[in-house]
Amino acid sequence: MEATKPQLPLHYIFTYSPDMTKGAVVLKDWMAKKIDWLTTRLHSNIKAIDMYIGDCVEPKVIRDPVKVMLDIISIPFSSVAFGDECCHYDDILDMFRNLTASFSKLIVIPPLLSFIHPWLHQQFVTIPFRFGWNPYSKYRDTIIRRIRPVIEKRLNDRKKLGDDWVAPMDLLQVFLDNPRVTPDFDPNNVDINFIADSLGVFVIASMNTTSNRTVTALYDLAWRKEYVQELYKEAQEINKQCNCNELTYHDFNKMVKLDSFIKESFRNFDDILGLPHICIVKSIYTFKNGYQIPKGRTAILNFLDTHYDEEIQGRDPMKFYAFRHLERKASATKIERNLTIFGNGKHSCPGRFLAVNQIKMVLHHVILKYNITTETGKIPPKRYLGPVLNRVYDGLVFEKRKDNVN
Ligand code: HEM
Repeated sequence: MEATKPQLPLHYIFTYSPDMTKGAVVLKDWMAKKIDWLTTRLHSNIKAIDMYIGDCVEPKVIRDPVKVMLDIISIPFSSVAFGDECCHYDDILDMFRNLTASFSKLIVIPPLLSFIHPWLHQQFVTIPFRFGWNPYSKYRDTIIRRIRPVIEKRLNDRKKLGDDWVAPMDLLQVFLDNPRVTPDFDPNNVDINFIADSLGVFVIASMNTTSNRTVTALYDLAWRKEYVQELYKEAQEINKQCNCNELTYHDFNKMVKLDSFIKESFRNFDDILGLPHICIVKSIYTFKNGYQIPKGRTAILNFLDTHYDEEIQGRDPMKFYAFRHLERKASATKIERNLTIFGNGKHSCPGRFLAVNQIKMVLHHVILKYNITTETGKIPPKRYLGPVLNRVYDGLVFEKRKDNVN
């Protein structure tokens, strides 16, 4: 997070939750323990897919799939964070859909001043904040307005019912009873700004990352027809085994072919450069090949180097081969050095299990229900804006499968 400060000064945005690393550690613990429950929350996706994609008896073209995916994902993710009491409010869902985009102007400012010193770029980017601009302020107000009565009710119920009170499992509750997050928690004086900003960080970290990756995987599904039948068979088998009941965490683990397909989609569609990290050793870090990085310098990974290296990725690294990760027994959530989509080390992404299950949930449902193609029917060449891979500008076409009975 420290290394992204010059480009995205989150400490100016979430001013009441300056130590985001501490929140991330707690999130990691919580996600690992509650992954079963988190997965059950993803079932609201099915309703959301029916609502936003529809029956598609006639082919339906979706020209802005990222927007549709933000609509779909906002429903389960707001339920995970805000609980049942306030996850359905339109203003909360609106925040889930739009918060990240409200900062995107900052990210696209080319860091030219960083060539002199990163500090200079940060000074430049933060000028509007120092004059009082913060697009998060209105969302913070919304969150506070919605969670204040919920927190009051939960604290009252806990006081009244004592041990008989069953605490909700959502992230909001973590901020009310986890001493690692709020060591000085005082029920009579709840730091609601801190809770609101911490929930805002969750929204920023989870929404656009997951929806962009889901959409990329959907394009891959539309482009790589040769894998659809095999994925369809796996999806049908899993549905049969669970008698069409709600899918559990274990059912998601059985989607091994889909898992590998998703991981290949991650590998195949990435920026050239990313994952900036600051060198924090005492003086100089020396690589095996003799290259050196001085303390304090930001290093950025070259993804092309690792994603398309035959020695690391196996045969035909330039080719999309959906089951290469299944053969290596490397699941999509596995942290490994040859594919750093979720980072590496102690700050690797704590939300990856939720994100991958979310992507699986959408693809599983889409594979069973629709035939999916693109408007042009062609795989477009990759285009980059600087080191950033451009989004795909082609409509996704959904059509109900003839053999789908639902
Ligand atoms: C496909 C979706 C996602 C991608 C590609 C992604 C990617 C990443 C990456 C690359 C990092 C930095 C890791 C590092 O510095 O080594 C990260 C950190 C983080 N992610 Fe994700 N993420 C995704 C979804 C999520 C979700 C759903 C959540 C929340 C539930 C989440 C929460 C976080 C948090 C809190 C951190 C900071 C961790 C720390 O600093 O210790 N992410 N993510």
